[in-house]
Amino acid sequence: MYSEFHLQRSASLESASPLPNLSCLNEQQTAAFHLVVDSVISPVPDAGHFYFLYGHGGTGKTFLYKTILAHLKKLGKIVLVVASSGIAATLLPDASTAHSRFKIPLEIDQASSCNIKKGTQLAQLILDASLIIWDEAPMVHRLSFEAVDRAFCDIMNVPFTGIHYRPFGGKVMLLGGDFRQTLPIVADAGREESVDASLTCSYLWSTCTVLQLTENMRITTSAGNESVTFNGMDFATWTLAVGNGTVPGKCFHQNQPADWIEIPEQLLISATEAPIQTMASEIYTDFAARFHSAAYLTERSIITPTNRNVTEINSHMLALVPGQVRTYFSSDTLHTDAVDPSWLEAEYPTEFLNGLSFNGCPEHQIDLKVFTPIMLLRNLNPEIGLCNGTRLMVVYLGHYVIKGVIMGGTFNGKTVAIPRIVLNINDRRWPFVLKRRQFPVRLCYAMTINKSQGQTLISVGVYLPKPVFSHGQLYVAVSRVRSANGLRFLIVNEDDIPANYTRNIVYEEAFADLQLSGDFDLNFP
Ligand SMILES: Nc1ncnc2c1ncn2[C@@H]1O[C@H](COP(=O)(O)OP(=O)(O)OP(=O)(O)O)[C@@H](O)[C@H]1O
Repeated sequence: MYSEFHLQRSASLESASPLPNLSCLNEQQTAAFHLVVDSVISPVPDAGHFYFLYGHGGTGKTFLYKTILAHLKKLGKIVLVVASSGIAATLLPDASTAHSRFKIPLEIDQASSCNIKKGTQLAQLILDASLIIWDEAPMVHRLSFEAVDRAFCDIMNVPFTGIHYRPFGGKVMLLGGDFRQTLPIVADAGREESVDASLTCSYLWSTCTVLQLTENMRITTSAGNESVTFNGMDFATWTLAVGNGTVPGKCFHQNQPADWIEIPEQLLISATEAPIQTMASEIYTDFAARFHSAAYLTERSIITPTNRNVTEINSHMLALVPGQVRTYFSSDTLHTDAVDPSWLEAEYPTEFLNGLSFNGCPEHQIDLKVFTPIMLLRNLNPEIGLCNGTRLMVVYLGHYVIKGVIMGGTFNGKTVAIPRIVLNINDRRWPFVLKRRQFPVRLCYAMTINKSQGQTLISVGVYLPKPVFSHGQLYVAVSRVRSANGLRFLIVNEDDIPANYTRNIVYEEAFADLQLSGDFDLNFP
């Protein structure tokens, strides 16, 4: 914490780099830039300064955060940068995950606050910060923002209720993201609970000013899209229509929503008897010659809704890589508060524990080769780019450490070592806490759609042996690329549903009324 504290301060005083070039910002980015920067430089006393940067995938939110950050650091201001996911944090300079930075409790309720004591270095850092940037905010449960609000009011000595209340204690906050993309994950939640978990359903939302970006910079900054049209829509318009749920859908089963949309022919790979092999050779072209190139691996991925399919694709790709497999087995033990745990140990022997799989946790058995891409599954050290979601190419497989070269983000190309760690896995299904000692990694030729959120890739294969299962997933999938040329779908449908149709689940109420809140002029005259 001490070094982190000093890092933030020294980073804020860097003076080697010039002020960022504001002329490259588009009109909406420029307007948002000035509003936020003016709030930092001349804050209105006793007012709230809570902004939400809202724009669909590729509209340049991350680009704008970086510009604001560079500008304020040049002026000697302290800016704390966080993101809701580890992978989003790796895309921004000096960022960490919001949960680790603000000590947000994992078990959270309406009255929770963060574990930040007044008078500590962290409390002082928050007091001294001129701006907090929080990317991919829609992925976090609204109760987490409310806990941060409570903690900041306390640190800044601002009453949490009444006329003197100011959101986040009056700190200038720039949250951002896209409510068309995935919403907070709530176990066993239906549509209503998922939407209710969203920041837009918090009391905080009515205090925020929405800054909207609408121009797709990911697609317009690249060539190769001009000739591609789908039902009269260009690629950028089509991807946004997917996000908005306005691509006309069909119903294939009685009493089910008409949310099966047709995927344009130009994007489709025909389903074959060997769909994984077909998808793999389409996305990992020329693999035999390029399997060891970090640049080649960085720019492509196969994305799919479930971990099960991710594992199948990864195993297929691993077999294509020359060289010896190195296998790492975890050591698994169970822990319980029970006075006599012996019956539990008898009921759940080690072999049973070894067979358990959990979302976001490494498997008991991990097979790797040198030159394979892996994804980190825990925040090991955000200061050197080791976040949950960081991708690396393996360069050394040792007994005690694995070494890898970071692929993408602000630490691209850096070689780092990953140790084995003990993961405490507390799953409601089991009457014990599983302690698994293992390298916190998995192969990542393929990843889940949720893990791909925030990444810009050149070549993406969307593998759908089953349709997506929650809001925004199809939109996240189609909006990862710079051009239609880089996107391919392989769909396998049961029940005679044609393989050019897939589900597009969109909870319109999650973003329909956003423009009604805040008093910012969204038209930027
Ligand atoms: N003003 C700009 N000038 C040039 N390139 C830009 C500009 N704004 C954004 N870009 C580029 O467009 C691409 C998409 O931008 P960015 O990643 O910031 O979008 P985003 O809104 O954060 O996307 P997502 O929601 O998918 O994470 C990036 O390659 C970025 O460098």
